[in-house]
Amino acid sequence: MTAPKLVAGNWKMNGRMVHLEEALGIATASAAAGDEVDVLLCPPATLLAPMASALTGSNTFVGGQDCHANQSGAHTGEVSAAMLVDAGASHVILGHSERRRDHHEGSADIAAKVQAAWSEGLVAILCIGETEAERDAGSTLTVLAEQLSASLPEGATPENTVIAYEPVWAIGTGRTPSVAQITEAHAAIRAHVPAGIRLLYGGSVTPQNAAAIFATDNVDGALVGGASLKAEDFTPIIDALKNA
Ligand SMILES: O=C[C@H](O)COP(=O)(O)O
Repeated sequence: MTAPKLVAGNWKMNGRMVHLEEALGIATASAAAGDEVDVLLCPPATLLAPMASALTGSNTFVGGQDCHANQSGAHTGEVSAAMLVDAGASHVILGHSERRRDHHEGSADIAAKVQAAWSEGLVAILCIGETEAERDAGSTLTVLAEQLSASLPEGATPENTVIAYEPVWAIGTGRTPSVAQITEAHAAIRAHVPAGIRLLYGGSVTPQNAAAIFATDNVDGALVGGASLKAEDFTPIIDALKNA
């Protein structure tokens, strides 16, 4: 069976208890979208358990934004995959460019985190993408291939892995690649991963550009940042994916 399309909201370091109301609004849109679209919200770690609790009985998934490669130990401030599961998570974003930038995560670190996530039954959403300098240098496809080879361990399946293509220069900038550029990148990624793995596009997805992005070959959904924080913005993106 082909997996449903997936739209994931990465709240990054945004969201407090008061914002659970937005999650409930998003769950309403998810319910209306039915089985054709999986909807996932990845709030900050502090909000995971309360959000999972608030969304009990809905068809909206909840996920983490990162996990440690170890399941416990002397790692102050870190959260393990097992702890994410305890909090109600089913997915975890790994290798986001903001983690690579802020925490100096390399592909080997990320591969270990993917293994940790799999070992706890979490779906790993592995983020890859080129910087603007790499695109300007004409090395986008090489960078994507290298990141995939080094950060995606053997054993990836459509059940345990999602790949998110996020050009670093498109994140939070309001700039998006052309349809031709997304098509080229996603075709290259598709050729590198086991069949059936869902490929998300991420970077400045909005209600205005979502339909065109979702109509692109090999785009199975989106990883959305800013436009996932409010139900009024995320709902039309969910609807666009359902109608794609
Ligand atoms: O994880 C989400 C991406 O970094 C995209 O963020 P954005 O939609 O705010 O550009």
